[in-house]
Amino acid sequence: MIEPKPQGVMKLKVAAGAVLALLWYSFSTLNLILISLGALLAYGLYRYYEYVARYPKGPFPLPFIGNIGLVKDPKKIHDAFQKVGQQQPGIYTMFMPFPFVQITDFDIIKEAYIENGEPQDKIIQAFAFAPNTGVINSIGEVWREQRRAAISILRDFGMGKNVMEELVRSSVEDYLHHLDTIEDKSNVDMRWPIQVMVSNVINETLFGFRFQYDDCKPLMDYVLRFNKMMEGSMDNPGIALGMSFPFLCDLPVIGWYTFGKLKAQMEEINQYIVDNVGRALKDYNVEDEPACFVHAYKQRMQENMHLDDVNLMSTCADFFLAGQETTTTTLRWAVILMAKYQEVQDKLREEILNIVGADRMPTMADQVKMPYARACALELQRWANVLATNVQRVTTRDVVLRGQNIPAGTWVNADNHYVMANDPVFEQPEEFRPERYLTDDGTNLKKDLVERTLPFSLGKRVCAGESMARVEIFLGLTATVQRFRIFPREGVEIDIVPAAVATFIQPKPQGVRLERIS
Ligand code: HEM
Repeated sequence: MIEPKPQGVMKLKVAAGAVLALLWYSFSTLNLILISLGALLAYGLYRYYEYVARYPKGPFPLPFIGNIGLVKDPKKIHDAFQKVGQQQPGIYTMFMPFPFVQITDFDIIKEAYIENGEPQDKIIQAFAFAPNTGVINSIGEVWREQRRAAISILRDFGMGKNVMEELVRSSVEDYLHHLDTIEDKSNVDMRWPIQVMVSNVINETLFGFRFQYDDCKPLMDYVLRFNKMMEGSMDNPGIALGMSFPFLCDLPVIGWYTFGKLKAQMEEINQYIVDNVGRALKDYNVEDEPACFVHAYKQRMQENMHLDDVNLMSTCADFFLAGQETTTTTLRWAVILMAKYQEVQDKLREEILNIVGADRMPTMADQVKMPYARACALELQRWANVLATNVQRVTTRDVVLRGQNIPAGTWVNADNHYVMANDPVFEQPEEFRPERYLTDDGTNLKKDLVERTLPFSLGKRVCAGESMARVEIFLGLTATVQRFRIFPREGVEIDIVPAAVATFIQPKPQGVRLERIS
């Protein structure tokens, strides 16, 4: 006989069963969710590393952040590239988190930039007045036409010829005169004298006037604002995000932090260009003989449909910016290095006095008889290596380089900075030693070293102001050393460790003691 179970026990069993069923159900749902998430994650990781494998091999990236963890200080990004470059010789990808291919071997750079010769895009549009205008930030036909017109106008104004040299010489003379007027030469900050000397050359070329040393506030404002903006942008992770995910730049609010703020700051800085183009055109009639770049460009607009007002602004902005900060920083390093290495300074002065004498300023024609001065200029540009990274380019199509695929649309950096600091032809590269460039008899330059000294980059988009910059550096350096002995300040050592300032590797602010050579 089956005993009927007491009612309470029955209920308890039913309840326990229900709880168990619920637990089992929840457990399996949780499991299902976890398993699904796991599978999704595994699939995501698989897809991410499949994507990573499409690029040249580099340091192992993590999803979302890529290799950003390797960049300890965004203002010294070249230090991160230096470390990684030594472990990944030749060519590698850093994920920032977008893929950024670095080429660190001279022969591969040549192959990519000269032999393949692609006019790769550049895409830092915040610096242009409008997308795809000017020379530095434009691509395709616009770039070709703007670069061609700009270089042709500059040649008409003497770039690469004596006329341009005359302009530089006259600016150097003003600068030497200004140094003469400084009464207390025991602690001279050379930054502004050099900046005004260099800026005056490009300012006069573009806009037809130069600044007086005691009346150059607009120029100082431009320079200080630009440097502040660059420093700020290095501290702003939004910009890296915008570069990785360009669609973010078009979103409200977020777009401000990824792009809009930088663009607004650049617009404010470029008011200098708007003002000075306006000033140059104020009384200019296109029938008149052009007296500066702006006039000549305006005149050519008559017959060249590719030239227009917005490209005039962007091109002036590009040349003004590129034409002063790099050369100024290089010459600032020259003064610091001459003060630090007295034996180099003495040897350079000896050559100048032997070949040129003390009564006239050196000329570019003297260069052939001045191998040591040429070696000094080369070693200065190699050692100071003022651009932390090259101007980045973007591949316009899928490229295979030394068996490595680089998909279309990838950011590429020919790491000239790395080559000049690491290529085996430069023994003890950290030393500042102009003699390294000289053949054993001291009369000629070593070709392989000269070839690997790449401050102006190479290929179709090589620096458009190289010849102007070379004149400024040679004359600026030799004329200063001819006229003054440069010493550290009394009791103070020269500091050659660079300041951490974004794209341009600058010396720390410091004065030097000048002694006039009668
Ligand atoms: C020491 C001085 C200078 C250095 C180290 C320097 C370096 C460079 C570098 C590395 C590039 C990028 C090349 C590339 O994309 O591979 C460049 C581009 C450029 N530079 Fe210079 N530069 C200097 C002086 C000048 C001067 C004086 C001017 C103007 C008169 C100038 C105008 C330009 C322009 C317009 C471009 C863009 C070229 C293009 O994209 O087609 N630079 N420069």
